[in-house]
Formats: sequence, structure tokens, C-alpha cells
Amino acid sequence: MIEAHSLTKRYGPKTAVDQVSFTVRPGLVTGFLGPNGAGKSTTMRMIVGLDRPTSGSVTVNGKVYSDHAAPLHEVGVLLDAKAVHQGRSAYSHLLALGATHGIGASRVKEVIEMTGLDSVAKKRVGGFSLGMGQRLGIAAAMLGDPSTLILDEPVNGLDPEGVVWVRELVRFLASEGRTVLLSSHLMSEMAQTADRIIVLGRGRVIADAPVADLISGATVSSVRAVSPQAGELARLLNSPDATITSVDAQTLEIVGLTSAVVGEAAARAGLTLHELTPLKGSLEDAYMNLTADSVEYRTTAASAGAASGGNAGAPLATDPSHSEVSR
Ligand SMILES: Nc1ncnc2c1ncn2[C@@H]1O[C@H](COP(=O)(O)OP(=O)(O)OP(=O)(O)O)[C@@H](O)[C@H]1O
Repeated sequence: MIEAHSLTKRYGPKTAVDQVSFTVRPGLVTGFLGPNGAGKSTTMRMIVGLDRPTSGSVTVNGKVYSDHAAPLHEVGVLLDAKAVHQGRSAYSHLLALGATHGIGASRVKEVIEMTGLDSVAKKRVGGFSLGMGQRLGIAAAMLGDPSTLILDEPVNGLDPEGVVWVRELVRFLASEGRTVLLSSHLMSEMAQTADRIIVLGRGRVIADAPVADLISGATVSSVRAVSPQAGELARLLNSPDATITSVDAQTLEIVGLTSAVVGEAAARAGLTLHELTPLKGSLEDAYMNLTADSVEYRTTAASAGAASGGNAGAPLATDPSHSEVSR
């Protein structure tokens, strides 16, 4: 469990993390999202004692990181996969790391096997590819069999097989009751991996909600109906609750009515439907809408993309007892 209370970090005049409060719960994969410079790495560094909060606090399993007598057994961390002695082998790197906690060769071999590094375990880390370095970083994080894992961009540089492996690994670790905090800029991957999402923007928490609530709260669902009698169907569905857009001569996009309502209305009036599709927003749509005002480093093309990201201005309805989505 990770608990942050009004966590704040200033670097001179720059407030990198601003009064951030959240709880990362056991048994779930929690995704940590935010544009470049939003404060994710700074927050993660404070969680594991690499940076001191200017004010506020953050605990792991009930204690400030530095108060844990054997931190490797409490929290496993992948922050910078390249921060490894390049001349050492993967095996001796892990053995040296484990020695600080009385962790021996058998556990080192276990995590090497678990991360698929067997064939390169005795090779110099300096010659590792980005993906192999990531696997070694994950092996190091798992070394102490910790109940909490913090993985910053673990799929960075991994091939598709490696991406799926990380997804299955973190889902498995959460199913064992561990706490997993995961950052990634890959939205489709995050949507498949995380249960909950915390979004940071300019150092503040913009959203903290289950994935489904985040998407439904920050995007608009609609229905696409294709009919050779689209004009008649549009007249039939016309009501104050419905916003109907004619996409082409046969295609309507309807916001405010469910596909069941549209289908039943068409059937009652004897209108032919060639297609009736509920359209849901993606995590990427929700993320773009939520962070549209928080992106610090933006190219002109990305700016246009975010502004036209479809569902901007969507209603943000969530259950405040389980989630928080604000702008
Ligand atoms: N040591 C430092 N000194 C001064 N400013 C810093 C320092 N570390 C971070 N910052 C600033 O704090 C802000 C948050 O940075 P941070 O690296 O935490 O963001 P991030 O969300 O992890 O971004 P990214 O997705 O690019 O990794 C940025 O504006 C960054 O420039």
C-alpha cells in the first residue's frame, strides 16, 4: 500500500509535485499517467526516498521508505533501468544487490529465470539491449519478493512479446495481493493492464478512478446507426435528449440514446438498419481530454490532435465514493 498526503516537491521556483494525495491499494494494478513533466518520476522518487518532500508525506506499507529496516522486501523499484554498473554481469549485479539484504544465489537464479534472462545472465550488462536492461531492472525489483512494486515505464524498449510478458506479470503480481504502481505513456497497453488510473497534470492529481469510470467520465459514448432510411430515422429519434449528427447519407451518430432505444424505435417504425454500433471512448481519448490543459511540452500537431480529440467537454460523471475525476 502506498499513501501520499499533500505530497509537495519544489525545485527552486518550480513546483514539480503540488499537494498530491492518493492511495495505491494492494491487489490492484494502478496506472500512473501524465504528460511529460507532470511530476510522475518525482513522486516515485519521493516514494522510495530518492527525493525528500518539501512538505507532506508518503508512506509504503505504513512507513516512510527510509524507516524500513529491509526496504527490498517491502518495495521493489524500477526507476531507471540504465542505472546499473555496466561492467558487471546481470548475475553479479543481482547478487551484489541481494547481499545487502542477505538474499542469496538461489533467489537470484529464480528472478533471472522469471525474467527470461538465463541465456545472458553471465554477460556484461554494458552489452545489453534496452529490452534486456528492462528485464534486468524488473528482476532487481522482484529480488526481495516485495509486497509493493513501483515500475516506471517497464515496457519501454520491450518487443511485443516482452510487452505482453510485463502485462501478464504485473496482473499476476496484483492477483497475489501485491500493490503495483505502473507508469507508461502507452495508453492502449495501460488500458489492458491497469485496474485503476491516477492522472497527474502539472504536479496535481487530475483524476483517480477505476479505468472504466475514468473513460466513461471523460468521454462521450455514442451510437452509430447505418440505414438506407437515415433521414427518417433521424426525424424519428429527434428529441431534447438526443444529439444526432449525419455522418453521410446513410450514417447517423447519436449521442444521448442507447443502441437499444435506437434499435427498438427503428423496429417499431419498420425502418431497416444495416448497422447499429455502440461507440465507447478509449483511455487515450479520456487521457487527452483530461490533460488537454495540463500539457507543458507540446508540438503544434499534438496540440491540434488534443484539441480535436473527439470528446472534449464531455460530462464528468463519477461516483465520488470510488473515484475522483476533476479538471
Ligand atoms: N532535479 C530537478 N531540478 C529541477 N527541476 C526538476 C528536477 N527534477 C524534475 N524537475 C522538474 O519537475 C517537473 C516534473 O518532472 P518529472 O520528471 O517528475 O515529470 P514526469 O511526469 O516524470 O515526466 P516524464 O513523463 O517526462 O518522465 C518537470 O518540470 C521537471 O523539469
